[in-house]
Amino acid sequence: MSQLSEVAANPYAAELAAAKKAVVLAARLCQIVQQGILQSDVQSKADRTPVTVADYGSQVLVSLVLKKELPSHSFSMVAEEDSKDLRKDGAQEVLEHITSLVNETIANDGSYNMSLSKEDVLAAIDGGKSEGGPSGRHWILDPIDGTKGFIRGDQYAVALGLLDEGKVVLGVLGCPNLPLKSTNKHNGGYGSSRDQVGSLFFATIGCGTEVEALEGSDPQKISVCSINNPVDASFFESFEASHSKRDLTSSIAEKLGVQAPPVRMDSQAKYGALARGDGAIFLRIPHKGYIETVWDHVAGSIVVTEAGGMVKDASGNDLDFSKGRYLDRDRGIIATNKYLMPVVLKALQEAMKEEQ
Ligand SMILES: Nc1ncnc2c1ncn2[C@@H]1O[C@H](COP(=O)(O)O)[C@@H](OP(=O)(O)O)[C@H]1O
Ligand SMILES: [Mg+2]
Ligand SMILES: [Mg+2]
Ligand SMILES: [Mg+2]
Repeated sequence: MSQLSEVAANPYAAELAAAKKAVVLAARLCQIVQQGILQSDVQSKADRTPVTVADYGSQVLVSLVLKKELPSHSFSMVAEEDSKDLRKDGAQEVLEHITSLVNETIANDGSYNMSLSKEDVLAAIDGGKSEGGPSGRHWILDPIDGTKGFIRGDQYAVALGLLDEGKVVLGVLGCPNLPLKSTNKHNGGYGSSRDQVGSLFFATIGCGTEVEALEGSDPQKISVCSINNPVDASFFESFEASHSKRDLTSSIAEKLGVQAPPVRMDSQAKYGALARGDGAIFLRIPHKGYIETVWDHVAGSIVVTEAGGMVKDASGNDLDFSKGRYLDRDRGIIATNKYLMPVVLKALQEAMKEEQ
């Protein structure tokens, strides 16, 4: 296909190319930090969730690449991290570490001839302060989703999406620790890369979902599984028990007759794995009072819907990402295929009623 016809087929082709480049570069920084993680590289935010030098470094690189690759676009980004803690007394050393990590990653890549100062790093982090909303275009970034998994040495994802007039139009999920090979026969066996680790999922509205090696390979179209009997289904849930109510997910699994034990995995890697049929259902039911943020679901949700799946809240409504930094939704998120959605939704609603 010529470049011109590719652009005609995908109206967000330029944004997709920039987003993929941003996520790949950010993931490289994360991989280096995960390989040599030290306790001192982990800080605690005011909400007591962890944040690492890699969360900040990833956010800086994504912000930088998007601006460099799309210079004529107006830039608005809703991202998880801010610079507040890095501007405090005593944070100089951490800020210096982030700055050198970012500069080393840029230099090793070779695409940009530049070096950032500490002030540039703080400003790039604060490029993610947008409130998002229903009008215009907004990038939505989780620089490391699954920070707890990242620190443990498990799964995590760099998750970047684009909202256009309140709708998700593009999503890229970089999952450095997720094998490229699907466990589902239909989507498995990507060329010669059988044991390769590191998957890059990407989707644009109306164009389907593809995956390629994080290090680069031919992209492959993927689709969710076609299981229609819940007895044959397996489901994903958070590795962290505090992130999703296990009593409810196990009661739903029981109602559905699901035989397989839950697959527990950190981050939106779950959405990617679901999109290629590694499992059939993803359930996320936070404890009362927890409000979901948009960056935890934007990229993952389009990766699943463009692979033929569905993502709904506990009332059966689509997720509404147009309300700002938080997800305005009923408790609970279900991602699955179109055959299983009605039965899973019914079981979830029954389980929630019984809980009251
Ligand atoms: N008590 C809680 N309940 C539900 N989600 C929570 C939570 N505390 C943190 N989270 C969110 O859960 C995300 C990780 O999801 P998962 O459990 O699927 O790995 C975290 O993303 P970050 O790691 O980006 O902060 C964070 O936003
Ligand atoms: Mg966090
Ligand atoms: Mg997150
Ligand atoms: Mg995060």
